[in-house]
Amino acid sequence: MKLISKAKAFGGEQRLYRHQSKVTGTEMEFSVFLPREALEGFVCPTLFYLSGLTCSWEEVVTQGLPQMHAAKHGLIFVAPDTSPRGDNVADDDAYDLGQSASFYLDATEEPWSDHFKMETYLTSELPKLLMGALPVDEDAMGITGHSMGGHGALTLALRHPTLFHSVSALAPISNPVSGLWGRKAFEAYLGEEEAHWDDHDACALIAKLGWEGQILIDQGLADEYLEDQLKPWAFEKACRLANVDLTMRLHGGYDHYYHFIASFMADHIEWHAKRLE
Ligand SMILES: N[C@@H](CCC(=O)N[C@@H](CSC=O)C(=O)NCC(=O)O)C(=O)O
Repeated sequence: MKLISKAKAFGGEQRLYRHQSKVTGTEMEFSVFLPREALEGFVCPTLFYLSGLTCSWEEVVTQGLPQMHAAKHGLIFVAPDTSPRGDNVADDDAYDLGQSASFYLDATEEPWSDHFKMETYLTSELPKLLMGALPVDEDAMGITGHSMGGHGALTLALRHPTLFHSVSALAPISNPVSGLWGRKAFEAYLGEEEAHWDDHDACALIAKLGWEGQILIDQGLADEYLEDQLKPWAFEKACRLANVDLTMRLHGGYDHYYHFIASFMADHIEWHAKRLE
């Protein structure tokens, strides 16, 4: 992997890397914050943050304010891109399909299936790449994310519980099979057979697989997508029925965007640090 840029931050380093992915068949970029401990060679717990629709690794690095909190807890913070990209990669004019809208799954349908293999990329290729190059503790990896990335964090943790040992989400798309964004993406990426969609729906996965640890979700009550797209109440009910320990915190006045994310970033990083130490 090639180091594209680095800058000192909070005693550590904010870096951007690019590499050729065998899984997606494209160049992929990701950002990493390395705390001082990692620069000194100590193996550190690592938190993956998955971003939402229309974003890349960049918004959380510049607006989410993770570095100060990751530095405080000696935690590596990895922000991958939201999809494969490029002129030869399938795309759609709409913001909620195609490039920057992968929904973090492996597409089975043409034209997406050529490159949109984000689940395998995030759960196999990227962790291995990181472990080979940086002091990532393979037994202390957690995952979080926002909106589409919250859906990715919940579903990837539930589907890969031996890889991710802690999970949280900010305003996640919690029940994509019943929301407009999710239904559109799943039909395109997974095909019309809705029976296959449940394998990527956090509510269905909680019912089927459960989760042995705890889950933290923060949700703004002034979020324009709350009822039509995110469906936190469905996830709350699914966790209750499955006896999963969910902490869902509701915040009056907060909307869907990065001021909300930045406001609760410290709590999410502390949540993971405590469970990964
Ligand atoms: N309002 C946007 C639609 C896209 C959008 O809301 N993106 C969200 C994530 S939504 C779920 O994944 C986001 O975080 N955007 C970043 C930002 O800085 O706004 C539009 O009209 O395009």
